[in-house]
Amino acid sequence: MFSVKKIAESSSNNSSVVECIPPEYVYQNNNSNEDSVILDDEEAQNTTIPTIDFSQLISSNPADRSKAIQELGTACTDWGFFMLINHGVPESLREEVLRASQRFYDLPDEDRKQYQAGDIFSPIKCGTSFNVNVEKTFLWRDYLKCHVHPHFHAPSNPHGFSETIEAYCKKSREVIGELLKGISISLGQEEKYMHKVMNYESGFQMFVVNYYPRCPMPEQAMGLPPHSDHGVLTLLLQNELEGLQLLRNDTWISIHPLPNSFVVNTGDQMEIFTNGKYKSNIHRAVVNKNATRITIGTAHGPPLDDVVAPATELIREDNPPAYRAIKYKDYMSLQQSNELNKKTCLDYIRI
Ligand SMILES: O=C(O)CCC(=O)C(=O)O
Ligand SMILES: [Fe+2]
Repeated sequence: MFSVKKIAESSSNNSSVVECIPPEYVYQNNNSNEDSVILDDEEAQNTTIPTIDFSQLISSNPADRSKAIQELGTACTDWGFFMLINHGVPESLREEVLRASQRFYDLPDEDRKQYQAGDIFSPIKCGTSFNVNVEKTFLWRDYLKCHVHPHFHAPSNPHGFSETIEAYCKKSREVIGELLKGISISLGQEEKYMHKVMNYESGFQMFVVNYYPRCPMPEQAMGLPPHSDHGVLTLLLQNELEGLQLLRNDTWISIHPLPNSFVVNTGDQMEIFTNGKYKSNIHRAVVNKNATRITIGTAHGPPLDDVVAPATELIREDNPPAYRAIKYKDYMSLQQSNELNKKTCLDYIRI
């Protein structure tokens, strides 16, 4: 079993067949927060993640900048999620990345299969679900993961794919670089603090395509089960279809992205560095009946061989280290070697 796309296409090609999903895709709720309520549309209108205006964050007007930094700090403390607007990444580039990703999935299976790898640290890895070696039920999701920094890797096929991805990853790195400056100041530190603490210049960056084909029984299947992200910050680009939900006070909240916006979230390494001040929030991706949903994540973290621990400047006598130090690479292995629908991996290293 290499792709759920194939399964989705075989069921939709023959309309006389009752559309259903194979039993191994029926998602079992073995996680208590799966039973949580989902806010209906009316309530959801009033519950939404904060919006951060990137142009204000890099403004030369000190008052505007400082207001945006304060909002950024509050978003990271209260939500661990925010919508980013006026980010300066051209809409044409965002559209091109989504189109290129669709073209990658339009390739014959054989062309993509060469990137099917067993090793979680393969620089290019294509597959389905999360980790089929440990899963009993499968997710309605195919993926492509490429290591793009400090060394850039991407499939050479389809034509132009690699160039588009490289341009996009460079841009997303710039945006994250500026967000890290704002975050440093919001933590009461100097602008380049986070860059230094996490060794950003030689840090690890991963490009991820999540491909969720249309699903005939969306309530029965799951795109990505509840999880937190392993890195410091994730920048998420989505096509026009919704599906991302985050857990807040035992309630799943659907995120309705603003046009031309990114969703940004703080990951586990951020929670460790800040000793729990900026939380890595649990989220999931549900699937839909109507069309393929594509999301593009870029995950930004320290170098894979760096040991991550609560930063000295952010611990105090009344706030002692709450997490054990761990090599980023080992943390990633820990997350990848388990089924995803479990508690956050942070629970393994909490003191
Ligand atoms: O596809 C989405 O909406 C969420 C993706 C995600 O959470 C991830 O790639 O870690
Ligand atoms: Fe995620």
